[in-house]
Amino acid sequence: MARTVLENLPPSLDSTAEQPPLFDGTTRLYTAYICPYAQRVWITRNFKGLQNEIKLVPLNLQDRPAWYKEKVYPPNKVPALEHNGKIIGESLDLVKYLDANFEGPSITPDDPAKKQFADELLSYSDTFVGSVFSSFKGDVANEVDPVFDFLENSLSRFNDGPFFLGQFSLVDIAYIPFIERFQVFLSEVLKYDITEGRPKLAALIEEANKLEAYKPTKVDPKQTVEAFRKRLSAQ
Ligand SMILES: N[C@@H](CCC(=O)N[C@@H](CS)C(=O)NCC(=O)O)C(=O)O
Repeated sequence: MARTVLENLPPSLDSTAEQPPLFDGTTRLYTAYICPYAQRVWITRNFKGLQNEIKLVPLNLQDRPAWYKEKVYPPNKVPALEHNGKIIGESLDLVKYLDANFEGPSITPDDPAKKQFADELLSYSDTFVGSVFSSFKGDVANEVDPVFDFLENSLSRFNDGPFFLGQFSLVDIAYIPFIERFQVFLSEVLKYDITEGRPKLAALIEEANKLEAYKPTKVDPKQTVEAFRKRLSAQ
């Protein structure tokens, strides 16, 4: 079992904030509490019990400190990890990096069949996210039904637990931040219940909600609705 560590979350840094020291030996996760990509790495850190080893540096994405782009991570996105004198980005790479380079329970399957399915699901994750976002403006049910049916079918592949590969893994970490947000927005705003007729997806969400590693990373549903409404009106 992963260690449970209750931590006080630091406040988000805005453009007035001083830059924390760079490359002083501290491992830092530059993040944003609202960002689903950064949330993947945050869940991984928590699940592996690395709360004391990896310091969170949350940024206010609306009013980002200039030093972030200039000195830390020129792509100016979160997440980014400062580790061993380097800055590394891209959430899925970071999830794998933490698993390979830090202690704590593994999130990578050993079974070759599971490994292969993990690769397939990880490469599908951007398509999943893109398809659901693009449905917001169209005929939602028609467009998202096949996407969530695909997840439901994928959840039937391994039956040794409620997660995508049976046991909790990096695949759940890749999907859960997005499932969380899509469930809220689709149900509250577009009146579409992603779990209706999909018992395995409902069970996945229920089990994920019990995980101590995930609980503190969940975003306020109101923030999701607001962020997605903005995104929709900007399209
Ligand atoms: N492919 C990247 C996507 C990261 C990403 O898009 N992060 C957003 C916040 S959720 C961001 O930093 N956006 C700021 C920007 O694009 O300027 C990953 O997986 O890490």
